[in-house]
Amino acid sequence: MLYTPDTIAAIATAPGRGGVGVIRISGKDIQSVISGLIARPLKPRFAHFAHFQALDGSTIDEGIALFFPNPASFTGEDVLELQGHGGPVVMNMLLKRCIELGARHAEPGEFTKRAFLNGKLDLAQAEAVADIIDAQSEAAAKSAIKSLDGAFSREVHTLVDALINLRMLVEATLDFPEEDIDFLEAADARGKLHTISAQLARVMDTATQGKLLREGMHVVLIGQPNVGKSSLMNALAGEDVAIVTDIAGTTRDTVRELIQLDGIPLHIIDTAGLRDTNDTVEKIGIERTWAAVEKADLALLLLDSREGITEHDQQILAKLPDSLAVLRVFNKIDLTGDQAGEIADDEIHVSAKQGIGLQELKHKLLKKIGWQGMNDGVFIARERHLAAIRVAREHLNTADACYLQIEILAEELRLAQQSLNEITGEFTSDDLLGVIFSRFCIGK
Ligand SMILES: Nc1nc2c(c(=O)[nH]1)N(C=O)[C@@H](CNc1ccc(C(=O)N[C@@H](CCC(=O)O)C(=O)O)cc1)CN2
Ligand SMILES: Nc1nc2c(ncn2[C@@H]2O[C@H](COP(=O)(O)OP(=O)(O)OP(=O)(O)O)[C@@H](O)[C@H]2O)c(=O)[nH]1
Ligand SMILES: [K+]
Repeated sequence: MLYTPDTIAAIATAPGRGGVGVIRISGKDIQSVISGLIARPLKPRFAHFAHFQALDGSTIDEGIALFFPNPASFTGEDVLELQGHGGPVVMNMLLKRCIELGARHAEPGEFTKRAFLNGKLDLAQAEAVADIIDAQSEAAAKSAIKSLDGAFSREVHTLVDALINLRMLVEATLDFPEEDIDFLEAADARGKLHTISAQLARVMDTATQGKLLREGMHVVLIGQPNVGKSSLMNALAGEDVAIVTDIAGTTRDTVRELIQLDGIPLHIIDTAGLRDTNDTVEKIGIERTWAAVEKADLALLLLDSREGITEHDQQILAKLPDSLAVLRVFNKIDLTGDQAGEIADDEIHVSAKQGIGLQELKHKLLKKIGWQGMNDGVFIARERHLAAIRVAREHLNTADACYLQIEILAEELRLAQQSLNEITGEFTSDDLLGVIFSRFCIGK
């Protein structure tokens, strides 16, 4: 059954001036919009040149009209598209006319939400639509297209199908008491469970890469005053975003910059140098440094190559959370003559000022955050998906541990399947749908 409570309209093209602007209308009252606006029937899926008419019969604009009868449309409902001249005033006049003819303003993501509710897209695909639009790099856009095309959803369905097969075996043992654990052994239920777990681990791996592409990482630059944090920030950003002087304590507040490395968005945060100080402003800056450290995925501890790791640096290291990955960056090698590049696993030599060793640093940074490099298999993913996979893995682990207790085994397998189904949205609360689609742009 089609989900068509009413008719929605929005400007689908970006706000502002453009060569052509598109208005999209979807829902049950498309015919009255067509007759009011165009005054003649439209052949389905055919480009018509038309005059778009105001209430008094005057022309608002001339353009192209496209009519997609349900169910063969983006939303699965009747859809009308108007391609007019892309000026904001004309577009708003056209939109107002559609509202006059019975449509209402669409909410953010409402077209895609309807496509989901009408079964045109599953939830992972609908999320991919937003991710294509929001992509900040070609790599992110490519993997979002892959998810829209169903690459992620197919992986999930393969896993769910295998789980359903296994559950049928297990539930047969529950339903027929004469079938027991020997029956499960004969059917290699445990082998099947392990195969599913291994496959799920691979999907987790790919989804983790997809989440990195979409959300990136927070990298914080820390260290004593004057070691070159701001210089490194500027070198990584490729422009002067942070102030560099030879005065210790120059950076007072955190400075943030978004850069792309190999398609991965990295949120780089330059911080106030860490030292004991009586300066009120600097003190607040140092508090902010520690707050940034709390939220970071990776810390680059900047060090002066001439000094090495000092006692003060040891104190900084000791204060870092255990869970935080740390890369020690020995800067200013132009003053020591040290060789650029990797020293040890978590140590590297650079000169921020001379731009030496930066390629090696970027490479190491990506490795440290777990980026394995772009390949054809990477589909876009988000934390919501990873959380669902994690829960499914926990249930499979419990299922394995409780293999001999068939009732628990059956229940854990059921819960694992339920969690995977949340990715594609087989069972999803209205609240979650609200959260997901409200983050879309209007007209999508
Ligand atoms: N003009 C226009 N361009 C657009 C969109 C749109 O809505 N309108 N899209 C919006 O995101 C994207 C394309 N996505 C679309 C997805 C499905 C259908 C569609 O009509 N599907 C029908 C028919 C399929 C077919 O003929 O093969 C269907 O699924 O039944 C249209 C656009 C990008 N470009
Ligand atoms: N020779 C040399 N000087 C550098 C290098 N990197 C930074 N410097 C100099 O060191 C001084 C301090 O650099 P900043 O980047 O401001 O250092 P910071 O760590 O941000 O300093 P605070 O703001 O005090 O925390 C400046 O004079 C820089 O030009 C380097 O690789 N080689
Ligand atoms: K400085």
